[in-house]
Amino acid sequence: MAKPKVFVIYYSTYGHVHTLAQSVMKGVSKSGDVDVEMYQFAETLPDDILEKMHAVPKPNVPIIDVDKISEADGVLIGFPTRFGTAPAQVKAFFDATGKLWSSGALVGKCAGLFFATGSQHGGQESTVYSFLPHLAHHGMIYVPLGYPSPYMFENDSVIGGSAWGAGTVAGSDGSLQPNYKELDIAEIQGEKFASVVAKLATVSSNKDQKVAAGGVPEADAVPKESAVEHNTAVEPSANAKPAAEIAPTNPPAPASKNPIRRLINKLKNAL
Ligand SMILES: Cc1cc2nc3c(=O)[nH]c(=O)nc-3n(C[C@H](O)[C@H](O)[C@H](O)COP(=O)(O)O)c2cc1C
Repeated sequence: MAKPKVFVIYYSTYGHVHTLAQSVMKGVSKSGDVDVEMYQFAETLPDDILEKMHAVPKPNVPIIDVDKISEADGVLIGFPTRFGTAPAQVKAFFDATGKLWSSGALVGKCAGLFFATGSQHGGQESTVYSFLPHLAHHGMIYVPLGYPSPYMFENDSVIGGSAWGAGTVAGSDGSLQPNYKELDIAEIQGEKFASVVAKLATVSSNKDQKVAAGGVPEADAVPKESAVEHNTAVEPSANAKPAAEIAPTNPPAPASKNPIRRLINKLKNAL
């Protein structure tokens, strides 16, 4: 079986997010269970504006293409904040993904986020959660970071990032560089994310093998606890109406054809 693929995709004007992305890549590569590729979002600002902003030259990293992103099993997306939200460059990319949305091409794929702000309180968390609707509308699985690093509990120095993802604080003039604690957190994020993507891929592959062998995949079997939902196998109460009188209420679509159901089953099996 081919290894699942993780894409690390970032946008960076001054290089801070690119540096974080390299640590994220390192973490993803660590397990060896997934293949990893790095991309950057296309620039949308004209050169003269970038020059006035003192933007640094873009490194030689391929530009992500709208169709390409659907080849990944998981994407780790990084960007600097713009007024507490994602930059237009990332938004422009997602605004061009209508075709992927209508075909459900990203449904069930994992996504994690990492970020940079100029100042400590410049919107690290708002930058992430104002981006979550993009993932939700695509039916993607947001994989948060949680608190896997002791550095995340320190209060005596400025450390970017949070339970929402790795982060760095660039300084209002961009003079700070990601410190070793922030880079360590970014590496851990990559590693943890890769393990989630690998687990989900194993579940999917086991299920496909069962179907190929002609068996009913467990994930598609109606679970016992959903008996209530299906109005079956429930002890009748004293006031219960005969089954024939119960109006059918929104019978669920066949499990194997419903992407949300498949997603829930995948998660159940992964836990
Ligand atoms: C138009 C614009 C808006 C910005 N808005 C914020 C902001 O709301 N909060 C903040 O802390 N930094 C803000 N910044 C600073 C950037 O987030 C900072 O330069 C960036 O995180 C550095 O990352 P990079 O080197 O990868 O580009 C803004 C910068 C620009 C150019």
